[in-house]
Amino acid sequence: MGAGSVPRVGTAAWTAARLAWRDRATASARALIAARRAAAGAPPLTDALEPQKTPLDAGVHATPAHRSSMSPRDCWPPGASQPRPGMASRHVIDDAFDPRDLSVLVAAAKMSMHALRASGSGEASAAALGRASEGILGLDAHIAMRRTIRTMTETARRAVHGVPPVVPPVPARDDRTEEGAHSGDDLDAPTLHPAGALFTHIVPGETSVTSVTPGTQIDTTHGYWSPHVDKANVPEYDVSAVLYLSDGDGVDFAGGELHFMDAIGGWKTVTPRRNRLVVFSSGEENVHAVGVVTSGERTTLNLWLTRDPRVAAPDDD
Ligand SMILES: O=C(O)CCC(=O)C(=O)O
Ligand SMILES: [Fe+2]
Repeated sequence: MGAGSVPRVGTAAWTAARLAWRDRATASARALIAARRAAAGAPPLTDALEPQKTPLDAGVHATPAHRSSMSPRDCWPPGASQPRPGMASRHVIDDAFDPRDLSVLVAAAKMSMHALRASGSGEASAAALGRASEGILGLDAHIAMRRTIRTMTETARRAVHGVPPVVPPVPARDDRTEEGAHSGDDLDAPTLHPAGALFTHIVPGETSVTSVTPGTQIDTTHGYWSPHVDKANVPEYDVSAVLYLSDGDGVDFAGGELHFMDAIGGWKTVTPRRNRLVVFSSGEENVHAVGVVTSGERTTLNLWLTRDPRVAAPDDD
């Protein structure tokens, strides 16, 4: 398919194509999770939860080998779900971001995200690419968010190519400019383009928890936080990056851990920590879920990257 025939991310044509594809992809992801658990002798997810969780601390962690269950012909845009060699590790990177920007974002979340909360779920999200969130968050937070997303993009790109992050981040600079994100010009590797991003704020909600084991509560019915594959939701995503803006483990909030649901060897769990970035490939090798937030406020910046410039989000300001 030629470059001109794939709709740009965010256009009405893109939304229509994505929605048409999504139900099937979601069903396939759910079937995959069930098959993996059955193969590992684990009970279905709705009935029991994995008691063994291995923490993933700062560093690079292998992703279990996985053969894709999605046929390329079922994927949209064409070829988008082909395996991306060399992109299958999980990276946990601490303290690569300017803490001042993170403070601005947390304050903006407290101020403005309550108005966006979907009834009952406890979850509020604002689009983080383009200018949409500027009116919601205010100019200072919008600028901090754009700068942070640029650094996330560059840090994720470095991580998947085995290049250490630039730490510490930018020293003193004019707070009202967007300068300071790492340019990455020294990295001779394919570019990863932002394709989607959400600024997300979670408080305890009326989520329906079908099975509860202390410390491992998973909401198995609520879409976003239930086990999923990012590439099954949006096939152009190649790499997922989550930046935690608040501390889990009962500091700013309790619950809300990120679990990679590996059938073999149990779950691998990342505890959210302010200024912690998690980077992982978006395919079926990384089925994941977020635990229920039981108290406090959980704020994250979630970014998805693509290697396909045809579906990159337009850089519109
Ligand atoms: O917030 C997280 O820890 C992960 C959220 C998630 O699953 C995603 O960004 O796709
Ligand atoms: Fe996800």
